[in-house]
Amino acid sequence: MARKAGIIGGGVIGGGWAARFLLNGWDVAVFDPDPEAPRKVGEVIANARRALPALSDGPMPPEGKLSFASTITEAVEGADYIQESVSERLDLKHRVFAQIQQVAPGTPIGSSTSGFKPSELQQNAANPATIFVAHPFNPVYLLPLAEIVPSAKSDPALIDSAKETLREIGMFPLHIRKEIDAHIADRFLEAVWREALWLVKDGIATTEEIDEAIRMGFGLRWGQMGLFETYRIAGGEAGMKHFMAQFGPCLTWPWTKLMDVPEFNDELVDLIAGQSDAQSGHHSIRELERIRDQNLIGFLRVLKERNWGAGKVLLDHDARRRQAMPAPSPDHAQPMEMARMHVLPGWIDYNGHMTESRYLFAASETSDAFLRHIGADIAYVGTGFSYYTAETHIMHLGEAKLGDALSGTVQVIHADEKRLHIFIRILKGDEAVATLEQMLLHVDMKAGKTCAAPPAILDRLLPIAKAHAALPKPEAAGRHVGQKK
Ligand SMILES: NC(=O)C1=CN([C@@H]2O[C@H](COP(=O)(O)OP(=O)(O)OC[C@H]3O[C@@H](n4cnc5c(N)ncnc54)[C@H](O)[C@@H]3O)[C@@H](O)[C@H]2O)C=CC1
Ligand SMILES: C[N+](C)(C)CC(=O)CC(=O)[O-]
Repeated sequence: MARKAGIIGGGVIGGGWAARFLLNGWDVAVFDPDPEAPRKVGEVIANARRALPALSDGPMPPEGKLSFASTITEAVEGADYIQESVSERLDLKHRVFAQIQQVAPGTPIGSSTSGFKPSELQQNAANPATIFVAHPFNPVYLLPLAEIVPSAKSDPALIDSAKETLREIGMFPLHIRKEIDAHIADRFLEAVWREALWLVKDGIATTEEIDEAIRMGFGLRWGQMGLFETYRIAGGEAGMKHFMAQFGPCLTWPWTKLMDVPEFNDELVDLIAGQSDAQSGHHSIRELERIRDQNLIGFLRVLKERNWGAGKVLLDHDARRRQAMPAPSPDHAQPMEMARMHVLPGWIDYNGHMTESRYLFAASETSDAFLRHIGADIAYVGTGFSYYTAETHIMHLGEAKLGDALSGTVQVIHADEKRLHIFIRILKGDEAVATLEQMLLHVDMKAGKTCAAPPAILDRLLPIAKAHAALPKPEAAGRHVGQKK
């Protein structure tokens, strides 16, 4: 049975949390008194559906059920985890916790607060032990970081289980050991924000020039190495000590106005908002979100290929998912289900459906799984032998659309010492959207020649071939292009 998340507050951040839980298979109940909340949350979830699956290399779990509750009680009743994301006002958060704890006194309550300390959130609570900071980053459905801040009153076991819940939905819970206003990351954002306000107010730079200064340079560095690793490299071969010696004195020079805050009046707000409109007002917020999401997906995918930083979190999440959803256990008496996948945004072409090259990709996921099954796995390839594909014939029979769940089956038509002739069906439910007939040859990679597969492989392959010989031969097997049906 799907677990339930109670999401209290359905604005920018609550909508993002709802999307992350929902797309990771949790049922989600949202409470927000704003009558526009269902529309806003719906739009955030629609953007998340276009984005989050693009980070995963395996099939997404079936989406959970989304509901909008008419009271806090209804939203949190029976919830396994509660996330509070109401406006940043302490009195409001206290009232919300009191209502939650009347019905769910023992359930973990993460607060999205950007700045309040957990001990402040817990004041006068019926059960302070369950309330902690779980501070996410926008867009919550793509960025992995959640700063987890407990206080001395928190229950360590509950904090551990909340961190595990967040890992399950693909997040990176960073445990903040000592509570402090604005936690860790928002202290940096606050510093940069203050400095930027001064630069605009003093007429040094426009909002656009400031954004260029960030995105053309240090913003790119920070996303992959952070601050200290970046500065270590900036110290050259002499490293961090040299960097500190060279730039330490600047700390006393007038390089920052950080200690001051510009007077926050209508004039400043109009100046910033006017420049921001000129810079970005030609895009709607939803368009900007989609542009941001596609850029983030590109960055995150590169980091994933490199098993680095946030990319590591994505790889770990895929591995967890694979464990939670074990690979299909193929039945030799019929075409064997070897792979499951879902159609990702990058697989869609200008016709709005899965593009032709991805059918070959889906087939190689399927045949690779079959090869692993008969022992021709990556360790075997390491010994210098492998199967190479010599020929493929693809037939397109149906359409697959974004997000469709697909599976790949293998039927062995013939196998001998050197040859492996298979028929792959790419299925959407029971319907074949494509079939691929393939001839693979067993190869001595060093010699660049075909050779007989060893007994260890043939002992697994030939019994399957024998069992499959009893199956009806696929009608399309042996077909050539242009042949009449
Ligand atoms: N916007 C951001 O970039 C980030 C915000 N946060 C934090 O997340 C929390 C929410 O911020 P946003 O989503 O940006 O604000 P928002 O203004 O977009 O959404 C707040 C929502 O809370 C709802 N609300 C007010 N009273 C409520 C109640 N009694 N019960 C349920 N819902 C209620 C409002 O109707 C509104 O939809 C804040 O604590 C904020 O500091 C955290 C990370 C980033
Ligand atoms: C501006 N902010 C303090 C609300 C920012 C955050 O809390 C985190 C974020 O997503 O930038």
